[in-house]
Amino acid sequence: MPTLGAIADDFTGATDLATMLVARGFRTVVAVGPDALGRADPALADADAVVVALKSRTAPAGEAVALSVRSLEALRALGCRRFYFKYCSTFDSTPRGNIGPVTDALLDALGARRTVVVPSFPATGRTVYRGRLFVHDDLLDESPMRRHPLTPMRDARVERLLAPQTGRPVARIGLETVRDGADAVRAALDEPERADALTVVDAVDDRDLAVIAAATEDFPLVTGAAGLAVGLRGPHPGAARTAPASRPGDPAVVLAGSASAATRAQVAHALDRLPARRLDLAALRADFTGALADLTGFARESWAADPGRPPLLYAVADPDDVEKVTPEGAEPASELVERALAACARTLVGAGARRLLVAGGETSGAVVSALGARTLAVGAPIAPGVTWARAEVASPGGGGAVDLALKSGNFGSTDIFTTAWEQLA
Ligand SMILES: Nc1ncnc2c1ncn2[C@@H]1O[C@H](COP(=O)(O)OP(=O)(O)O)[C@@H](O)[C@H]1O
Ligand SMILES: O=C(O)[C@@H](O)C(=O)COP(=O)(O)O
Repeated sequence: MPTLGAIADDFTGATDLATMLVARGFRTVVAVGPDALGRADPALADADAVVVALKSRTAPAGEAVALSVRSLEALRALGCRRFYFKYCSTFDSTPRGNIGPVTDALLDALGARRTVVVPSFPATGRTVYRGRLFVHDDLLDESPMRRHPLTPMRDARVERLLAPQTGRPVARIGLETVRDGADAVRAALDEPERADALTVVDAVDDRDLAVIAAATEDFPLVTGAAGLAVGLRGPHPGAARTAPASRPGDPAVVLAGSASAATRAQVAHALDRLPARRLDLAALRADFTGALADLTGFARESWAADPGRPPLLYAVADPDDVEKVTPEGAEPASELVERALAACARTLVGAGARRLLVAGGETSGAVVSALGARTLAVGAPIAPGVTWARAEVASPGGGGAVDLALKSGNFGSTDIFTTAWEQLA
């Protein structure tokens, strides 16, 4: 029976946390939305941890809160007693939410008063020092996250980002206290000014995260990126990862809806190596079905020409490809691209695709939902925060078991679109 329940605000974040939990000895299942928890599923009953994947990061705050609280109740009904709210290591949010409103609501639902806020994930270059969030060498607001199409991050001070989003006080614990150990952090969290607060805690390496995890082991709720899970210990060290669903040579495709800097570098690298087609926003707006048929036809022809080179369907190669202003009366580009890539995934699975690498959190949410997957089983790791996962999916042409890699926009090496497949061999 699972005892640890996690709620992830996007799908790449859910597999990011799940791969970390497996590595820490938790048999872990990702559930696609709270409704996937309502069924008697032996995979869920046998798990030590369940991560609910939501597409709530950019939803209206009320919707994100309702989905998250519903997920909490479903996880409780499964037996979970400790909870982890997973958000982005770059704190992707707006002044209206959703990190603050969801954290407040989860605390209220649990009858708890305080928690920690820990976006640090050193394995992927995210660290927090003196309350400032760094992405590798850059402050968050000087990193490419400044120009994210949905959640542009224009400040690096986590307290200042969070304060307008929450009804609770926001406090901080500095690295000096963390370096004094778990008892010192516990004592700081017990001080009156942090008793009802959301406390941002500095962490620049995995030892700091282990100290924070130890100091909060009796908290009903912790919040952060996947890094905080470094300090957790599950009951099954060496927990098995699931075997691939596909075999080498099975049709594969890369669907990239992310505009993030790492994805753009990965697209640039792949353009010389893989058959590639960029989504044409004007064509999709003029004739969605026709434009879709062009894209999926291109993928099918690519499989026929060379099954060893997965086609790449991508949205953005250059920052200028990001549409700044939606033409009057038109569907916003972000929704259009998500809808198009989700539809491509459905059609291509029906045409035989068994390996899908999806770049982008929102994009992954759209694709996995369109494929009707209910749970994801963690498979072979690809890179920090990125893993293969196995899912049963449906499509009009026929479904079955597929391998999915949901890659956060900013994760993965430059060659990931050409090398990730090696982990399935
Ligand atoms: N040309 C474009 N103009 C505007 N938005 C776009 C464009 N191409 C893609 N997008 C949108 O940008 C968003 C990227 O978010 P996401 O998929 O979460 O990627 P990331 O993981 O990099 O944040 C998606 O909603 C996607 O549809
Ligand atoms: O914590 C992280 O950085 C990731 O797990 C994550 O949430 C990434 O989000 P996207 O970049 O939107 O995929």
